[in-house]
Amino acid sequence: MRLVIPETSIGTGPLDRPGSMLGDARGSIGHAADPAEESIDGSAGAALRFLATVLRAKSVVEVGSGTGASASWLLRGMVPEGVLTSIDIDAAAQHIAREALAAQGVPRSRTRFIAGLAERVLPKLTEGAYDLVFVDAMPAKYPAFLELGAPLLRPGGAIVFAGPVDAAQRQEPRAQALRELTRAVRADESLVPVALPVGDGLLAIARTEQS
Ligand SMILES: C[S@@+](CC[C@H](N)C(=O)[O-])C[C@H]1O[C@@H](n2cnc3c(N)ncnc32)[C@H](O)[C@@H]1O
Repeated sequence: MRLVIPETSIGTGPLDRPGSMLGDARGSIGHAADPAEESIDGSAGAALRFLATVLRAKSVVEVGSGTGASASWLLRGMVPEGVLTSIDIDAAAQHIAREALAAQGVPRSRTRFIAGLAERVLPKLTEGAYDLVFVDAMPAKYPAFLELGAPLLRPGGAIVFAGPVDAAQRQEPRAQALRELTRAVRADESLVPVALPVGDGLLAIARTEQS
């Protein structure tokens, strides 16, 4: 269950690309999250930690901070000096995530929380600079997040989507978006997908070294 606390001020700092302070994304700060949206469970979290470990991940992007469950798993797999950039429209949820990670002993220098719409923030991050991108927000936008997230990966990196494996059982327009995601992945020979039956399902997609 998602806790909602009063709106809070979250420092954002400059993003990777010059002149790209959040600006227009700030209007979204403080929107309450959909209470039906859940944190990832332990089996999906363990898979994320595994992926971050095998990738020796130093730089990771997360879309959908929520209250920090996936961030915690990712950080535990990343190298000790690795930095997680975590994006969410819900600054209040990010505040909870930040405090939860601090309580777990994660140094604040290892996280960069950005409050804003992922579709506006992702284009401002450096292309080819990330080992792993994890997407856990708005399945209807997954095709757009693939288009925005895949270019951020270094060759050999991976983008992972939460919960799209059972697209056929989902309702429109989400199912339509998930079929579109599958089509886009199949059409791009530089992408190597695998559906992982953990938690609500993960779709992990590697970007080949040749791309
Ligand atoms: C399923 S929750 C994330 C849970 C989190 N990964 C965890 O394990 O605790 C989805 C989150 O995505 C955020 N969100 C929804 N649409 C978004 C968007 N377009 N850009 C950024 N964040 C978004 C919501 O505010 C919500 O906190």
